[in-house]
Amino acid sequence: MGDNEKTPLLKPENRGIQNGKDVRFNTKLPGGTDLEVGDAVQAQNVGFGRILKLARPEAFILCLATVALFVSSLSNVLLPTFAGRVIDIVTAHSDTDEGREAALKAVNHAILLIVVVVLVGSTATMVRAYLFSAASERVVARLKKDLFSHLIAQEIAFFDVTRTGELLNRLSEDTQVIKNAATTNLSETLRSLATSIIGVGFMLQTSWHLTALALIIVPAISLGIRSFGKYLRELSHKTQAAAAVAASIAEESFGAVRTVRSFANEEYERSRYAEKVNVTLQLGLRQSMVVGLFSGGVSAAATLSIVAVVVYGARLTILGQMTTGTLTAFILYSLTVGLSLASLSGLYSTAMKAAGASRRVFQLLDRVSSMSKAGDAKPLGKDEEGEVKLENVWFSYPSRPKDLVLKGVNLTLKPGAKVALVGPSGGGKTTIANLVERFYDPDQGVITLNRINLKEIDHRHLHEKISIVSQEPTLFNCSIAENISYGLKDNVKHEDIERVSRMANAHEFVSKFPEGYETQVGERGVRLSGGQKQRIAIARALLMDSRVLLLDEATSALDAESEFLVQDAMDRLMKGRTVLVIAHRLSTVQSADTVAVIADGKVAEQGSHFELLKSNGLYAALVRRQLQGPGTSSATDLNELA
Ligand SMILES: Nc1ncnc2c1ncn2[C@@H]1O[C@H](COP(=O)(O)OP(=O)(O)OP(=O)(O)O)[C@@H](O)[C@H]1O
Repeated sequence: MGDNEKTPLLKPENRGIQNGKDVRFNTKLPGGTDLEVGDAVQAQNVGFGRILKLARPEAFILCLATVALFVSSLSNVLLPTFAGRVIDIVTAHSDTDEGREAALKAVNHAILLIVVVVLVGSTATMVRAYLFSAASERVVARLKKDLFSHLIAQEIAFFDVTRTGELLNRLSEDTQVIKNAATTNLSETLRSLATSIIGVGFMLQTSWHLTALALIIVPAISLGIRSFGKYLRELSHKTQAAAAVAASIAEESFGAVRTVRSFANEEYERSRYAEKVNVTLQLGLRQSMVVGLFSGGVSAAATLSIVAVVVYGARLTILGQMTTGTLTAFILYSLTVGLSLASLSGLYSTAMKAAGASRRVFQLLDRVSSMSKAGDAKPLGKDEEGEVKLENVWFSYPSRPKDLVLKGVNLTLKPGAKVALVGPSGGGKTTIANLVERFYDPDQGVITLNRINLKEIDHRHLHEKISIVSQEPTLFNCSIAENISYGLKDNVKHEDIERVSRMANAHEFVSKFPEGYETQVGERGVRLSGGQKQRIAIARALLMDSRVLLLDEATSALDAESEFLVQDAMDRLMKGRTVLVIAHRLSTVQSADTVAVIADGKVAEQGSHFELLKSNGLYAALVRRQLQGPGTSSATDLNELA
């Protein structure tokens, strides 16, 4: 699929089609690849407060960490004080024995204090680093879980237009960038800030005019920081978006590795991926250059200010307005503050990158599903049969809003009856099944289950009562037993799994596997054959025991025996339920209570198989052309009939 096939997130208001056919043209045709282009939910710049809000449950740990932080910062800036004191003792002691004795004692005392300060400071640093890191690990884990739950609840149309790789990238990469920033950054920033503030306090106390001289660079740096931050945030946002594009290509190539191999297209995929990685690389390089320039600038400014302090301080000391110890302490303070400021500049870069990444994450978190939330009606009792009715249903896919797929479909699935849908490819048969399953809501018209609009029915209830078995069933990368009991999760007895598996003609092949029902099926069920996958999916539907079944008969050429086994299982599955089957086989249409011919988004003909044959319309023509492709076993049935 080309880049432009996947388009941006859809704004809910674009799907507000209610009355009148022309309203559908309200919807802009989205076009672009990034989630932010066109109709997308606009990404907002995220305040740090928003990230902090996520950390609310960690408030206690963070308070403790902050106390530890202040202790460690205080210990950092206390050291120059003691160092200055030692130098003053050394330079000022009298040259008598008592003088030396007293000086040594004073030095020992100062050293003892230094050791205590270092010990307390290191312990506090350890506690601070651990607590901040633990808190941010928890925050990011929560962010990932929140994001996943939010995404999995989005409407199907969202997934039609969003690349899986993009979402995976946001879940893993972007949250990782936020985590890195939150872990090292938060604690280091606070430490450097605290050290700088306390350090400046000490500097002021020592000499206010030296401090003023040292701080002369601050306004210039602040100005630089503002524009740098903004630029870096934008750049980081673009880099992450480009990385996501590369990730989606990798995801697509790996997912379709068999097709890639069969076309010997590895080189093409490699270059497609490399091209996107190179875009990311260029942006990354630009980021590195900007960060380098900024760090260099801050470091040069800080060094210059220290040099100025040294020159002016030396002058004050020579003129006797300052002791050597005070000057040493002051220089050490300015070095500590300078180092903290320099590290702040690095941390600021990481924070800005994280701001770019969190903007992407929060953009997704803020997205509201364009489908109205399900109601809480439960129209079907335990053994009650289901009636499904489509009344004047108009529909276009949100990703292709101008292309009307259904144009006023009226169809009734009577309780316990079997309705077969036939018709030319692309006529809208699968779309009808998708709407009955409420993957999408109609633009106009209603679909009801036992006279209740699907929109008003409780989400779980609806999907317990209506099951879908598609042509290409999707299995999960877990055991066969887990796949069969997927819809029911807990408390499924093994006997039940085996019972439905027998009914679905799956038990025989499953028990031949060395690990039986514990056999792992691989990603999307790749370790099973097509027919086996279908039978597992039928067993899954049998276990769900839904009242309404939506079936898409397989057109994929299974061998005769496999086809017989699948068909036999399907027949058992259909028994006693309301069934909508997208039919490809003659035996299915013959046994259906009603056959509806869907062509060009409308019900073109409706009636029993024989009635429709008699009327000699589209259906009869279709049958003559054979309902399914030539070469499959039931083609003979159709020929016999013709
Ligand atoms: N997710 C989608 N997004 C946009 N358009 C879609 C989507 N799925 C299907 N369509 C379009 O809707 C139209 C009807 O497709 P549908 O799958 O319902 O046809 P069908 O009758 O089931 O065809 P077939 O017999 O080939 O399976 C087609 O033009 C198709 O391109």
